[in-house]
Amino acid sequence: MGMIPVIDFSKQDSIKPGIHEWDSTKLGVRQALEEYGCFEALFDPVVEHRSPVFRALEELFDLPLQTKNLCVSDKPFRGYYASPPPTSYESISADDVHIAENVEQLLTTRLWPQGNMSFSKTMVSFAQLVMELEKTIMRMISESFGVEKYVDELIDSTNYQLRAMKYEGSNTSEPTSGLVVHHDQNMLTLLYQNEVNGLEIQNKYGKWMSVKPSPNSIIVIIGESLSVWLNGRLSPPCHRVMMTENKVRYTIGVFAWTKGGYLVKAPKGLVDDKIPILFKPYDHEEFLKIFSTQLAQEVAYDVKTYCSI
Ligand SMILES: O=C(O)CCC(=O)C(=O)O
Ligand SMILES: [Fe+2]
Repeated sequence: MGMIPVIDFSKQDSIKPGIHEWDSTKLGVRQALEEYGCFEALFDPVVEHRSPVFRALEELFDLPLQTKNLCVSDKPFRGYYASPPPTSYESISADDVHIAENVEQLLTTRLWPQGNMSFSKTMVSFAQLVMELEKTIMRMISESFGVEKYVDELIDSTNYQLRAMKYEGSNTSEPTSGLVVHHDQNMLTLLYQNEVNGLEIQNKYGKWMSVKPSPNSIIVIIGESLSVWLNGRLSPPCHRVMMTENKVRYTIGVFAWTKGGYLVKAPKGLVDDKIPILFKPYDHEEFLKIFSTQLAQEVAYDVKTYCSI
């Protein structure tokens, strides 16, 4: 089984534009995304968040079901979600976490009416760190395609969703499904997990690769929306979660996508006579509304179906 590329973001120099290390890291990002649509980012600053974050996730999912249900939302991928058996996947998410109060309002005060400062602080500081990494990676991607002029506007229009996930361990000798095969529809997904592995990513030859991240690494996966923004360059990889150990797996992810009202469309530099525009400009929030109704009917649906010309 192959491994996804590992790229070091820990050295300060590699994350400052214009410096030699920036350029070589950028090249690594471009190559990894062309070949795999994902990579493992070594990012040492995340280590000090590790034990508080996973303790907070335990505390979160250990709340009684009726409390977690207070976060159920009619919108897709918002609030509390629990998959129907036999898979046992639960997730709780909060949107727009670049505004710290949203974590408090959307999660903490609903779940702990008397407040839970340490939970909010842990989530907010983790999210801030990962959002910075996300912006760095988006800058590198846009530079490598020569469209960095447009990246600030894109970043300013980004909704950062923080999503906590819990997968029950497998209690048979057979691997059990934690999350079915899918590819992400958003721009970029950044995942941080506890010591229980399970994520598998398919390479372009159809082979499944088990991801075994180290404690200082974040898995970065591209989604359909980024592919549309790049006028079809880069393809999001299929991935799934398979549980093999009888241990609980926790993942915390930052999911970036553009806000309602913002039209995702390829910048001029990526459209020419050879590669005409492949997609209609689209609003990701509008897409999500349709996506959720299709999902409810178990229809496979994606951004490209929604906006292809
Ligand atoms: O938990 C994981 O490692 C994968 C999560 C995932 O693929 C998703 O939420 O889209
Ligand atoms: Fe995913």
